[in-house]
Amino acid sequence: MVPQRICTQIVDEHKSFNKDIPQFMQEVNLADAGFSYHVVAVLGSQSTGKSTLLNQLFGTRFDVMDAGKRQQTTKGIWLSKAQEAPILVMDVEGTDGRERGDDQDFERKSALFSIATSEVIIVNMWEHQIGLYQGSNMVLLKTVLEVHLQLFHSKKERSLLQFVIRDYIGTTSMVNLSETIKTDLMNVWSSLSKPPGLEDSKITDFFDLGFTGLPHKILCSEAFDTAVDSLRTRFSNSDAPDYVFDPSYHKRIPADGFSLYTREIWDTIENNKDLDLPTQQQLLAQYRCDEIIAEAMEPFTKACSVLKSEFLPGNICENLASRMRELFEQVVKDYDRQAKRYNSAIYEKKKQELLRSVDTSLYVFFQAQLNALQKQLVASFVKTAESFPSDKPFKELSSREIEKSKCRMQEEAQSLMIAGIDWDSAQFLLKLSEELESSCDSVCKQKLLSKIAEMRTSLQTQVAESLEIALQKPNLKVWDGLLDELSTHQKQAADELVRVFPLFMDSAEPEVAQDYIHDFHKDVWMAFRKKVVLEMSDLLLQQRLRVYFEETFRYDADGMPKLFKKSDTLDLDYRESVSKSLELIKVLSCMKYSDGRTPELGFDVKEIDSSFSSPNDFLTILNRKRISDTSVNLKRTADLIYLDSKRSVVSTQTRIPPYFWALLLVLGWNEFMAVIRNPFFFMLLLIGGSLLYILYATGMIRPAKVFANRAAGGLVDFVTERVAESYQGGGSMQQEKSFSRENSSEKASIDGDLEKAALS
Ligand SMILES: Nc1nc2c(ncn2[C@@H]2O[C@H](COP(=O)(O)OP(=O)(O)OP(=O)(O)O)[C@@H](O)[C@H]2O)c(=O)[nH]1
Repeated sequence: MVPQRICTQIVDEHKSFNKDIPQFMQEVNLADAGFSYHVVAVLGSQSTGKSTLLNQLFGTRFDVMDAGKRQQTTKGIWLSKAQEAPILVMDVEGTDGRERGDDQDFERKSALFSIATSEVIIVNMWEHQIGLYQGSNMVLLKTVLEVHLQLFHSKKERSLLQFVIRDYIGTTSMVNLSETIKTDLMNVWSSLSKPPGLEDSKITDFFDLGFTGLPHKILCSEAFDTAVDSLRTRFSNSDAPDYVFDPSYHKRIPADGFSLYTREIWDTIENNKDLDLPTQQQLLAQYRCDEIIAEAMEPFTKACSVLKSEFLPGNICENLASRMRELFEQVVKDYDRQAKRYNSAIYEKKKQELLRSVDTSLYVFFQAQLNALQKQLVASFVKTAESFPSDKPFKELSSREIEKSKCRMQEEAQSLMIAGIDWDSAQFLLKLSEELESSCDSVCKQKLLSKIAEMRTSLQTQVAESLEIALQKPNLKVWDGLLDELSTHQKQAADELVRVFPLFMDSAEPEVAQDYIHDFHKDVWMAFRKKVVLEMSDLLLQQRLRVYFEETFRYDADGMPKLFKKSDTLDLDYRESVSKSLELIKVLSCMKYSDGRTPELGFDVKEIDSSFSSPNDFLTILNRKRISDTSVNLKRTADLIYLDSKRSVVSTQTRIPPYFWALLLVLGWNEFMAVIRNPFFFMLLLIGGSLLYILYATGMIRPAKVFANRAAGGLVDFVTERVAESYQGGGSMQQEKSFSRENSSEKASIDGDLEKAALS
């Protein structure tokens, strides 16, 4: 199938630019041609066979005038592509057309447009027009040359003016004809008002000139065809010696920018602005480079979003380096492929802009990866550091681990680096280093503190145990042993700490070690005091004082229960026991040695609580009020015990007299004998006797006796009370009253003594 040859009007007769040129470029497969295309335009008077020539020369399908009508066919500027070569061909509306009359505006503008955009300008003319100022298009050429000077005087762009002489008969040689045209051109050139600095310039500084004659198309059609074929090779065969497209003619506009470039040129012409092609080219380059960046960034941004969605915060992306590099290379490749054809300064400048955008987008991943790695490394370091053996130097082991982590971070940062982007990994390394150092200090401190806490707990447990034991059976020297034990343990712990410190801290930190020892002493003392206060709660203190009082009052030095036979002994023991118990309260009230020395605390008690004004305050457990209250309570307890003991003495003294037993024997002889003789009663007697013997043999006779006495005493009291109640008086009551009176007077004198002792 013969490919369709497309033809479009790039500028219409109303001077409007066609917006569909990009589509046209796509359709003729030139959009991606880069610089590999050429532009040719044809200028000349109306109906001089321009379209006919172009169609035959390039295989285009421009409209050709109907031979019978002789009226304008081409209106505006038409664009087509050569059939067999990447050549854009522009068929320009003929000059001197009667349709436009004296309006030369479009003629000038189309000439400006052609020269600004084309590498080769075909100037079509009849042979017989040569030498005629008007007919040979010298007016038009003057315009072309003037504009050319205006446009390219600074850049010295070159173009080819290819003169095609139609209906060339051959009577005048081409050399003569070309000389005539050249002479005319020189004349026109010299008459031009040139820009400053170009006053002495020649037309050949800016244009190459070419001359070709074509025979009459209708009369000498074969010769015409041969000449056109020959001319075609000059346009299509780059190896031909007279190939028309010299590289210096190329306007360096990439094919994808052709539409925009030509539109800008036309807009500028149309608005009668001064043409400044270098600026236009730069503007085009900027515009196109921006477009290309936007096109290249679109897939890049999408790929970044995909990567971002896979990149969970805090996680490390395994193949991040390769993926980032891939994205980077692709976006740069996309940009370079199209943008490289444009102005190199603009291309480079815009590339830097692209790289900055890419840098910003990819840096987010770089940063996230290194931050995640930092967290992972710090967490891993902490875990490892926590498991360091306590008997090995912590700082030494941790330094090695820190170095390993830093190397890992450096490697990762290096692997993420992309050639062409300069990322600073030093800040991440610094941050990691700081985090590791801080974690190291924290773990080190934590391990040291846990070691100290372990030692303190062990010490406190031992001392607390000793304290409990000592206070269960307190004595007047109770603190001596406890304080000595505490001091010994403290000293041992301090020695152990001095041994342990070098494992956790630098030798250059002796003050810190001393601070730890100081705090250790302080904490142990605080815990000890707290425990003492707990053990000295009112309830426990009362119980312990009662036990102490009973121990001293009811038991002798060997720990045997006392049997009070006389009231005097009882009173004396009571006084002594109460006095000792009160003394014990005083001893317990303050943690001091029995010889009055106070223990060495080794710290300022105000560090613990500002309410402690002196070490003595700290060591004092019971204040004066509590001593007084405790003493009063103790006396009450002691009184009850005293009364109880006194009662047992009275009941012993008021036992049944011997004559009563003799009388009982005489009066109860018969009953006694009845018991002896009765086997049942006799067995009971035997059992009772055996029981007594066993008690005697096991040494339990005395406690049993005391127990029996108390039981009997209680029974007697009970019976006495009942009898007194029944008869409301009697001898026994008299005795009880006198006993109570006696006790009251004795107690009063003892209480007076004790109160004085308690408050002294
Ligand atoms: N004498 C002569 N006539 C020709 C030649 N080539 C074409 N013609 C005739 O000239 C007339 C105009 O041809 P076009 O190709 O339409 O001319 P044109 O310059 O494109 O015309 P416009 O586009 O209207 O300016 C047609 O009738 C052609 O047959 C030629 O070489 N010599």
